[in-house]
Amino acid sequence: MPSSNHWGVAYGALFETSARNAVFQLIELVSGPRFRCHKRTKAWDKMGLVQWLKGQFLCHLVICYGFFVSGLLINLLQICTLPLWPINKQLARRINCKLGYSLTSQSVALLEWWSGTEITLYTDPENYRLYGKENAIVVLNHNFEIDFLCGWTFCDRFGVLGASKCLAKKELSYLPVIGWMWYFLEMVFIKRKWEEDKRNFVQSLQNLRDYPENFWFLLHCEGTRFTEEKHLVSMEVAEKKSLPKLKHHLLPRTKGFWVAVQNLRGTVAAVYCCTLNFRNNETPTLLGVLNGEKYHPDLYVRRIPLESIPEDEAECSAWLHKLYQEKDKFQEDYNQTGCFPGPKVTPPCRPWALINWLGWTCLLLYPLCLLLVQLVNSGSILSILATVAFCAAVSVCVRWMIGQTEVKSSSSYGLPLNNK
Ligand SMILES: CC/C=C\C/C=C\C/C=C\C/C=C\C/C=C\C/C=C\CCC(=O)SCCNC(=O)CCNC(=O)[C@H](O)C(C)(C)COP(=O)(O)OP(=O)(O)OC[C@H]1O[C@@H](n2cnc3c(N)ncnc32)[C@H](O)[C@@H]1OP(=O)(O)O
Ligand SMILES: CCCCCCCC/C=C\CCCCCCCC(=O)OC[C@@H](O)COP(=O)(O)O
Repeated sequence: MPSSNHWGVAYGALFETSARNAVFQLIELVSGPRFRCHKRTKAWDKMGLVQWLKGQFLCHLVICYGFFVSGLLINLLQICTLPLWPINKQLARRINCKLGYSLTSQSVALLEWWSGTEITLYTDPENYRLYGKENAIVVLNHNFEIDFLCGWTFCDRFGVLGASKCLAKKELSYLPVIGWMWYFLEMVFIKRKWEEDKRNFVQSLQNLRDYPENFWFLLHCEGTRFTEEKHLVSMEVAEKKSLPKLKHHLLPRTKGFWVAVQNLRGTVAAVYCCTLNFRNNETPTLLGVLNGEKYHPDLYVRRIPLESIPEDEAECSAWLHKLYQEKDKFQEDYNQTGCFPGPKVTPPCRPWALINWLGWTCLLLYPLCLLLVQLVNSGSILSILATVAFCAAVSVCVRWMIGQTEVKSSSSYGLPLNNK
């Protein structure tokens, strides 16, 4: 199968899996006897074959094609809702929530159904019944490359995925498809320069006061992803401020939290203090998810009524620092014991993400297959080259987007030259 071999090579180069893996897959493809040997133990082999398929570039190409093209169509539909905004703003918002769900849930389906990742929630059962039925500010640690994806999966389990929001760095708004979708979902973007951000930030929060769907507003108070270097710098700041050192978190930036709490009083019922970790010291990546690797995220959620959070800025800031000290302790205990406090529960998985994903895949694969058959029949080298170029462009674009989730592409925010 020479063509599959080429895909294997391209896969290795494009998706940067280890050279050893790429070579192994190549050998596996050409070495009939070895492959036949795998087929002997049926059950093992079925698993092995499925797992092998999940690692193939061709599968990734189909997934990326579906995600990207459906994303562009969704963006187009979102643009079509523009005339509706001045006439019936709430209806326009609801429609955009559904459209947003249709795109975001594809990556949730990838995590749940493709990679088979199982999420576990540690929380008080009394609070559990409120999740998804009220607006909340979510405070989550920012240590993992797929923390946003785990967050989305929890949102989906509680029916708030379409309306979920985040205080995100401005650069994310330029991401093709996803970033464009977020404009219509009223995500709050900041440059992380308070003087420039404050007007737009406050206004965006005020706009959420009459949002027609229940939403969770995610805040990574650390403001950037955890790296050893950033951790050292932020602990120097902690020392200067006479604050206790944190082992697993960067020092939280408190202004955004205070402004969010103040502007969402009366709109949001509680702060969900969320601490995420992965079993067995897993270091999950989005590429791993695409390759079908299964992860085991554990999330500890404490519900804190908004009324109990101080209104005064200095007190609120001290309160947040204390919250992070507690979160740090939970992480430390998790590392020692392998679990968080409190009863655990797996919120039921809903079928909609999978149905939506399969729907889009069928809808978009059909015309693609027709096109490919026509292309082969036509024998036009130019058309074939154009199709290959299109597929390459989609795959490079999605690979670049995936790259944005990698800690190695993290900004210099929080490093000495970039500090206030
Ligand atoms: C049941 C289940 C429940 C939940 C499930 C979980 C989650 C699901 C929820 C929703 C999902 C929805 C969407 C997610 C989708 C995708 C998006 C994902 C991620 C994107 C995330 C980002 O983009 S993070 C980056 C942007 N966000 C932030 O920056 C927010 C945090 N920052 C702030 O809030 C800041 O306050 C600010 C940016 C608003 C303003 O910052 P500024 O620095 O100007 O002011 P501060 O007063 O806050 O800080 C200044 C003080 O800090 C000191 N300082 C300096 N250097 C450092 C340093 N390195 N570390 C710490 N502190 C430092 C400085 O000295 C200042 O001190 P002063 O005393 O002088 O004030
Ligand atoms: C069917 C599924 C299709 C699979 C392909 C999925 C492709 C999706 C690709 C990208 C999704 C983009 C989501 C971006 C969320 C990134 C969150 C993030 O990590 O932002 C970093 C920010 O907090 C801090 O930035 P810095 O650390 O300061 O720099």
